[in-house]
Amino acid sequence: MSSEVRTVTASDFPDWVKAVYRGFLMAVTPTDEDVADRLSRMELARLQGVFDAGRCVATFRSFDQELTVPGGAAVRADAISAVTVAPTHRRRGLLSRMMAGDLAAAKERGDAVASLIAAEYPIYGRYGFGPATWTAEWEVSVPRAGLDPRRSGQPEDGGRIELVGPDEVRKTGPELHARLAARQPGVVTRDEQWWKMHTGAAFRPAHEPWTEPFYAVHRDADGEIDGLLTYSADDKWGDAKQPQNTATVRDLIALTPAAERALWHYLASVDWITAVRSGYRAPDDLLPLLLPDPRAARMITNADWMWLRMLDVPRALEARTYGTEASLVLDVRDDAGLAGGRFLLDASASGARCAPTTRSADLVLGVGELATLYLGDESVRRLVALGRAEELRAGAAGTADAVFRTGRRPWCPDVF
Ligand SMILES: CC(=O)SCCNC(=O)CCNC(=O)[C@H](O)C(C)(C)COP(=O)(O)OP(=O)(O)OC[C@H]1O[C@@H](n2cnc3c(N)ncnc32)[C@H](O)[C@@H]1OP(=O)(O)O
Repeated sequence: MSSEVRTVTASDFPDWVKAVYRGFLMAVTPTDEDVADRLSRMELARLQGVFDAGRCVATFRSFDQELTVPGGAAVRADAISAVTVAPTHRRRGLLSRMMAGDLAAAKERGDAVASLIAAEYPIYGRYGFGPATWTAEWEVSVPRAGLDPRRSGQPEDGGRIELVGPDEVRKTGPELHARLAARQPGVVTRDEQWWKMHTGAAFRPAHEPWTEPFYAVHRDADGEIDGLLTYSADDKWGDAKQPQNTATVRDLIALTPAAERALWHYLASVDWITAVRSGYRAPDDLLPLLLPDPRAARMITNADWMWLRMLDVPRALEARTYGTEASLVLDVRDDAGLAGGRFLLDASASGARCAPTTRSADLVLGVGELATLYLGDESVRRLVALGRAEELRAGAAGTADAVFRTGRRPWCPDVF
């Protein structure tokens, strides 16, 4: 096969977009306007394609992303998306070639990690990725939740909920998100384009028409906005003329538990709404336990979400803070030769030093397992039980859990 992996040029771009659509089973041809819009937003140097007999048969995109790690600092990630290989060219190693090229370039740039949202679980482990955040979605039966139906939608602690328009969201959303990013591990960059796309101010292709949602903000007792809820509602009525409408959360970010509680209680108090779909939350989200009867919240999704791949172990591990002060020697195995080695981690609650060492290892683990531990979501003892990490010094797995794990689970609110 003559197909070669190469960087995409402006003249390849329309065919590249068409290939992405095909790969994601969208049976539409992108319009000129759609192609021009995407071209204006994407960095060609970070797009790869495979061209066979003049047609694009495989696509791959990466871009710079900031990822919040425990402690609130951010590392630069090589975010990967638009990965497709045409059905006629699958299982010939095209993804493997594009991935190898992209990860090598990211390593050379000095990115600490690579990140992606996996379409299917089995695809990316072989490239050294591991699931670093999980997600959960709930459907709440409002009549069963035990909330007082006579309550107004307003909190009783001095805060207040206000309905706002998209202009207000574009104005206040980025700062609110920046404050969330400074405290929530797993949060990734939302640029100006993100806010435009999610408030109806950006171009949308005809097959993905915009529908206007409702926007509500929470103000604390001092009047400062500390929460934002974006939701839509359907229009469903029973035969006996009872409302049976579902509200679906598109986005809910809250800086305080009070704001979070107020926004969920607000949504469950909207007349005609009998069910609330939560959208993708952290698996330990407060939602179910904020309801007098948590069984009213049925978990409908529980799955891996953002996957990470370590590219520079010392840089990544030095960026975060840890649960306790301890020293660990980690022997990190990486078949691709990008990030493996034996590292001494001197961890503490305020940061860490991490450097290559010749000391004997306390734990041996794959680079994908380290990615799974990185944001605090996984237990080393669980990985040992699964045979995916090995404890060479008795008690090292327990120490590593005390070091790596976080009290709350990481959460990536976005798809990219
Ligand atoms: C970040 C994102 O964009 S996620 C979106 C991923 N894209 C999709 O899901 C769209 C539909 N799927 C596809 O386009 C393709 O099947 C891809 C991109 C997932 C895989 O592309 P391919 O070129 O076929 O992968 P490649 O040939 O390099 O596969 C390498 C190995 O991964 C395995 N593999 C690839 N895809 C899958 C899969 N979906 N499930 C299980 N194993 C897989 C292959 O069997 C192969 O294994 P082997 O080395 O043991 O033989």
